[in-house]
Amino acid sequence: MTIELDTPASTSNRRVTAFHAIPSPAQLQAELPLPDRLAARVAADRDAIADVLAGRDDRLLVVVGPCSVHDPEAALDYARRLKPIADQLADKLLVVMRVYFEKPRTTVGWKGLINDPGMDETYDVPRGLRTARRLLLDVLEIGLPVGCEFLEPTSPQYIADTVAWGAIGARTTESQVHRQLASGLSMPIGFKNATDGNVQVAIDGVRAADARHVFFGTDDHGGAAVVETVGNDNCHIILRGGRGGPNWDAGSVREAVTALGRAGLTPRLMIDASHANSGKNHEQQAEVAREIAAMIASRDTDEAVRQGISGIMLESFLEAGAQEPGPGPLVYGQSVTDKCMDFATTAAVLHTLAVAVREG
Ligand SMILES: O=C[C@H](O)[C@H](O)COP(=O)(O)O
Ligand SMILES: C=C(OP(=O)(O)O)C(=O)O
Repeated sequence: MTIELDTPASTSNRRVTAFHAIPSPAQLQAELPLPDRLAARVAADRDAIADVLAGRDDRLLVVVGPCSVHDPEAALDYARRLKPIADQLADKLLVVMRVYFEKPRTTVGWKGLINDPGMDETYDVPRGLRTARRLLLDVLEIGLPVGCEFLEPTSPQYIADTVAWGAIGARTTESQVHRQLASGLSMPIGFKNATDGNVQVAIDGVRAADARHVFFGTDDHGGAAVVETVGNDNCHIILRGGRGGPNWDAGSVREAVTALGRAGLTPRLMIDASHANSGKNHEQQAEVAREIAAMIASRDTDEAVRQGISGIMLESFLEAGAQEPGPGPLVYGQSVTDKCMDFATTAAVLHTLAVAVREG
């Protein structure tokens, strides 16, 4: 049902043109249920990720996949290629596929598959939600854990039961709404440092999400509700560089783990090799990932730094680079947001990281 508001008669909704009803989270989950055997796997994957983040498991967490999903077929193709590599390297790497449906924009731009699945400004959100949930179930069937960024405060209720790891992005890491959201999410959550490079806001985010909160939200049936959470003690920070430059180097990692320790938090973090850590250049990203591997492998690396690196994020798809989003025609398997490494480069980087963990 759509309520059109062409001629608002009151002081309300003067800039709102319509409300479009969408299915409730409970309705979508009933339509596309998560089978018990997959739910058990999601729960086990979340525990395994928490163990890596806490240092109880000495593998490296690797969140790898496209910057954004726009073509579910290509994402599934990617998952099928990633799965055997994840299995082969599973004694050293815990591989989670990046399956990102919500894109935070610096100003304006395509906001991801849930918001506009056709990339044609028709904003068919119900179709976006269905496509996203179907794809998450399909990737779980292939046997990979999935990682998502959570951007809209209510969208997680539609998909979060399938998700093993989540992120709060650089543009929302200081937002109370997103910290409250993280406090109630059931999986480990990474907070990015801010776009200006400020790491303290991510540390503050981890501390805020660890606490219990009471805030405005919706229940699983779409009704307005006050939500109470217990807090999420499986959060961590992600270094993604900033306007001042990259922060993947040993000095920046040392500084960040020291600050984490000062805040009474586990001195371990994830490094995003993409975004401002690579100047959004996919070739540079592969180079940064290799440098991080070298840091992990080398006995000359400060112990606090080596022990501090619990995870890495990589933006990767089937083809290298990026193209403009739109209804088509598009290059199959190429990003429509940030530039990604191609699959062959990704496979080589994953092997290099596994060797580094073995040597480190
Ligand atoms: O990860 C993707 C982008 O870096 C992020 O969404 C911001 O993109 P934009 O600066 O092109 O809007
Ligand atoms: C938007 C992203 O990153 P950041 O928040 O670091 O810009 C992302 O990882 O897709």
